[in-house]
Order: sequence, then structure tokens, then C-alpha cells
Amino acid sequence: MTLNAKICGLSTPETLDTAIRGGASHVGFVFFAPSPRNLSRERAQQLAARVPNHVTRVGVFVDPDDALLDSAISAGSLQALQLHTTSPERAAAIRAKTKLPVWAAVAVKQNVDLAAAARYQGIADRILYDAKTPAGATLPGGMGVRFDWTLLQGFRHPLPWALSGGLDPVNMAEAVRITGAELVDVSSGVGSSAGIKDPGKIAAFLKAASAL
Ligand SMILES: O=C(O)c1ccccc1N[C@@H]1O[C@H](COP(=O)(O)O)[C@@H](O)[C@H]1O
Repeated sequence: MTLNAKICGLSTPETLDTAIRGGASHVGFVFFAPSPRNLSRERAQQLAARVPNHVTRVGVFVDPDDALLDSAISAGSLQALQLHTTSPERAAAIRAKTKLPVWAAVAVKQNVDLAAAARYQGIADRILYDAKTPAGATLPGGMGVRFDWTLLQGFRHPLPWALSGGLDPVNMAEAVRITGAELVDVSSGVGSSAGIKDPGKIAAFLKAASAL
């Protein structure tokens, strides 16, 4: 099996280059103002220009409006849209308007949460299973929270999917063994503090992924 890895929340040329050198299949740019990883248009443009064609640029959004999408897609030369807290109806409209692949984030804490994935069938191109962040949290993702991976065992996935939420260079192999994920996504687990990525941890995560 080839395990693909997305390194998310990149905001500096140095950490982006580390992810690309290490073999990331996808890089994630956050466009959500409350996030410490939020990118300006200028920074997104600067980063996007460094990404080779074989690495997919994914924009991360929380129920975005059209103006934000238009601005971010052009600045970040985005090739896929990761949508958190976005209804199936809105996700369908975004996909129709942008013509870009849509990843629908499904927040998971317990078994019943998985049912939300089916609502994106025929709409999203991929489900991103992510952990539910605590009630009242500022962010619906990117907080290093993990969920019980065994919930995905035996689950009939309605769409291609990826695993995220609290992954790091050490626990990722176990998460893959338990869930069978073929694409893993990490942000906090390769960071040193809020909004700051650690090149050593990015390299370690990608090395661990390439060993599987
Ligand atoms: O990273 C953010 O700031 C963010 C903001 C809003 C929605 C999602 C966000 N991050 C994504 O959340 C998952 C899990 O991250 P973590 O590894 O648990 O920190 C990942 O896809 C991030 O890109």
C-alpha cells in the first residue's frame, strides 16, 4: 500500500519546502481568520508558487462565503477545497461554482457521527474524518484532538476518505493499522506551538508514512 500524507496548516516557505522534500502528496493552506495558521492572500500566493505540480494544494475552510473562496482559490492556486462545518447543500453549491474537488470534514466523537458521511455522497469527492473539537472551541479542527479510531473498523465508507485529528509521527502508524487509511492528514502533531510548524516533526511524520 502507498500511504499518502497531507501536511496541513503550512505558513512558511521553510516548512512548506520540508513537506515537499519529505514526499507530502498534499499540502494544506488554512483560510479561516480565527486560526493561528490563517494565511493572507499575499502569503498564500508566495507559498503556492513553491509547490510543484505533483503535490496537491488544498485550501482549508470553515463554511466559507463566495468572496473568501474566490480570493483564496486564486491566491493559493488551490486544487481541492477542505470544508469544515459546511452543510451538504452548501458543499454542493461550492463544488458546482468552483469546479474543484471538495473534501467534506466529518467531525467524529462517537459511532453515530459517522452517519454524516453518507449525506455528502454525490456531492463531495472525499470525506475527511476528523475529531470533534470541544464544545465552545474556537476552531472545528487543527487542535490536535483525536477520536477513537476503532470506530472506523468495519465502517462502509460512502466515498474515498482520509484520516485526520490528533495524528503525529509516533501514533500515525497505529492509526493506519486500525483504520486502513490510505491518506493521512496532520497539522498540530507536526507543530511546536500554536501556528508554528516544526520541520523535524514534518520530516519524521513523512518518513514514518513512507515506511508503511
Ligand atoms: O488548522 C486549523 O487552524 C484549522 C482551522 C479550521 C478547520 C480545520 C483546521 N485544521 C485541520 O484540522 C485537521 C486536524 O488537525 P490536527 O492534526 O488535529 O491539528 C487537519 O485537517 C487540519 O488541517
